[in-house]
Amino acid sequence: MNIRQYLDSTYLKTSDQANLSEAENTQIVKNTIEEAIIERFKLIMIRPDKVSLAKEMISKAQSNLLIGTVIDFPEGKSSLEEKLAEANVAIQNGADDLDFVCNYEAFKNGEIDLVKNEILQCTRLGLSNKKVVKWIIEVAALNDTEIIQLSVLIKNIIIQNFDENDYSSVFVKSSTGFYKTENNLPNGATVPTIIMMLENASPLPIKAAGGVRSYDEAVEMINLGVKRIGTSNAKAIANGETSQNQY
Ligand SMILES: O=C[C@H](O)COP(=O)(O)O
Repeated sequence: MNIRQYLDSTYLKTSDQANLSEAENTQIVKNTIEEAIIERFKLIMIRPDKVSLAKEMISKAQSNLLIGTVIDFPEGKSSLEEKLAEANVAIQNGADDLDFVCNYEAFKNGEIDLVKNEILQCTRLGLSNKKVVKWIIEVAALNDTEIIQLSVLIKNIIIQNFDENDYSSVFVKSSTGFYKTENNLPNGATVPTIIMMLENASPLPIKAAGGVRSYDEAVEMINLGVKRIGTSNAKAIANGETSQNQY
């Protein structure tokens, strides 16, 4: 198995440190894009305002690195119109993958029609532009029943509204990597959570993200059956190392 094929390289935390000036911030993102090109990762996951920069660097380097970006990150609370507008700009700027944060608070509050509609409309926008779409469900904010229900909801929307050939382009993703639990418990890609997602979202693929820190954890996720891993520690993992949790 080639672990590099599974790795998204996500550096959202480093590019989001509030104490960095805008210039330093951009330089950090540049460094991580460059690293992802050199390391030949599958994809660099960056904030929407850095997509054009990544596009330029990737084309200059004649690299096959894909660009992913996050929409309505990290809380997923914006309106459908705002989500669509942000996604449209990312598409125009050259993003390949759109990782939408699902409005999981609305889901928890029983506003199911709102959630269904955003999943349907945003997925339609992504797929009609030949993009990969991912739905971040923020598992740490949900109990087990909610994780199962939301995975099933997303699966059913896709199965009922899109062609079978599109299923592999719509992922359910575990975490933003930004959610803070009160006691700092692991808040993303834990084994029990990923198993629940795999069992309930199939045939949609799963992206394990949030807290994947070591080569062994990444391999465990791959063996469970995930199709992507999102991590801000991609380089260390690809080199068989463990890195510190950044929370
Ligand atoms: O998908 C993106 C996440 O930021 C990955 O989380 P992480 O920083 O815990 O690896």
